[in-house]
Amino acid sequence: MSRLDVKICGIRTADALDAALGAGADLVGFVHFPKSPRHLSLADAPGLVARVEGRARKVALLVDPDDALVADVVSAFSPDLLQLHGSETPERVAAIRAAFGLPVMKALPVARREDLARLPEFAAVADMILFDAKPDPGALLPGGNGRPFDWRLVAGLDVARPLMLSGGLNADNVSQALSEIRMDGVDVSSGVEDAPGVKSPDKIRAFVAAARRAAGGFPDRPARDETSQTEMLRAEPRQGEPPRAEAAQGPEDLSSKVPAS
Ligand SMILES: O=C(O)c1ccccc1NCC(=O)[C@H](O)[C@H](O)COP(=O)(O)O
Repeated sequence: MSRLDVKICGIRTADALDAALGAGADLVGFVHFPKSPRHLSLADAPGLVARVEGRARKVALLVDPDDALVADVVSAFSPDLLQLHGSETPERVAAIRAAFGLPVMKALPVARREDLARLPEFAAVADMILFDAKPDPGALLPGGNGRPFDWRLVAGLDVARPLMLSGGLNADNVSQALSEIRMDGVDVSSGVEDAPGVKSPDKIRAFVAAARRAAGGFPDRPARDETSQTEMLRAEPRQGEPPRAEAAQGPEDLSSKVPAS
């Protein structure tokens, strides 16, 4: 049994990061997507992520990145985990994972049961699955919209990967969500903000505390000091993949990448 992972996403200031780390968040997410109010540039990332100092796992969030962008972000953000939040195919998820040697969390947008049709394909290649509300057609952002979906759609899934819930969570509803469905982690962005992109340290603390309280309320669920699912994630080569040393020389030579802007 593992304990609940709590992820605070869309961090771009030292205050917000310190609040998340101080509250005991397991994962801290950094968005690199210029259309987002939470965009963290390649230039600003190294100074901010250095504050993490091993106190949480760093997640770099990208939307349909090409290899050059992944390489730049890996270099600037030193992530422990890549979150792919666009319309990446299972093949693309596998290729990024193999080329960069990092675990990948694939976000799946959910509005109806049919949206889970490709879950087995994604679960076969990703290290973790994140369920998020499906945005309206034409929405500016594919995630981070603060809207919930019907959590019951992702209840009782038989998936051999850690699962994380997101979409409109906040300190007031996370307990309800966790009482209805079983998840390995919860992820929040808008629900700990005062305005889009403006994190509230108080709301961050309240969310982490509420999630921990909720998780502790289930006798068959994890205690605070147990290992979490994501702590154990390693991007081990899978069957049919080339050994990592060969893979890293694939699309890009990562060692030559320097953050630009
Ligand atoms: O946060 C963004 O601006 C963003 C932009 C592009 C893709 C994904 C984005 N955010 C994803 C998240 O913050 C979370 O993983 C998740 O969607 C929860 O968001 P929220 O409903 O705002 O809590």
